[in-house]
Amino acid sequence: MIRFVKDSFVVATDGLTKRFASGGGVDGLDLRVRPGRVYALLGPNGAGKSTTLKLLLGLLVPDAGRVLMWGRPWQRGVLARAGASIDGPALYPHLSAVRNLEVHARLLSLPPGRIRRVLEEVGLTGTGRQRVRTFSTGMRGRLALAVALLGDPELLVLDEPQNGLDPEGVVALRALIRSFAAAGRTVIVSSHLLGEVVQLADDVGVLVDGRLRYQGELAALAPDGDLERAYFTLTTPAAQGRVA
Ligand SMILES: Nc1ncnc2c1ncn2[C@@H]1O[C@H](COP(=O)(O)OP(=O)(O)OP(=O)(O)O)[C@@H](O)[C@H]1O
Repeated sequence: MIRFVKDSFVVATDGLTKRFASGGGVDGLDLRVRPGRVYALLGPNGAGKSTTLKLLLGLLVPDAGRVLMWGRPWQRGVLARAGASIDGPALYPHLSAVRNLEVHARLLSLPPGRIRRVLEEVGLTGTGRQRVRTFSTGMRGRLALAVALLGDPELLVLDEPQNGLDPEGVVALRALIRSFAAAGRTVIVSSHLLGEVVQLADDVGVLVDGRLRYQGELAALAPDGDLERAYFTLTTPAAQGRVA
């Protein structure tokens, strides 16, 4: 069988475009996300990061272009292989963490044993009967991550997962994401925390005004580790475009 080059990407998009009446959106994205890598999507507020992640997950329909996942055109079935946390956690506030996970496990027809495992992974064991409406922002973030991990996905898509986490949570999340990738799985994560991205990411895509200004290895963008300087060089209006 002839294997096209795009088969080697977990996610590849061709000319992916979504324009909102508001003027925002994304334009002509050719994303390339490789297996076993942590791909960080960066960019100023409103650059199109969440829009991009939603397009990958079928939460938005593109105006133009296409999404390939695992080398095949996007279809709903790919969602069984992906876990995601977008736009904050969709949780039942009157239920405990365990009950929330039970609802999702039932929807996904998963064995209940997974629940204890993911609660451990995100550091939420011991919350007992505590209702989610009493959870802090960080605890909700941890639970959203648990929901994303529940189906034992091959791809994790996380929109600003560090939001609200305490330093212990940030470090634990970093370890979890790195070990996920070390196991050959793939993570796409949007973030504003450049210091964290330096420790987390293998590859980065920098979006400015809905367009990819850079895509490639983090080490190539910031060989000296100064991602902040490289980032501002790309995102300031006078910056020259460059796509690897
Ligand atoms: N459903 C929508 N309807 C209209 N405009 C939208 C919609 N969703 C996003 N936009 C606009 O598209 C642009 C990109 O938004 P998006 O949320 O993707 O940016 P972002 O990079 O994730 O920003 P942030 O860093 O603030 O989270 C913004 O101008 C936003 O106002």
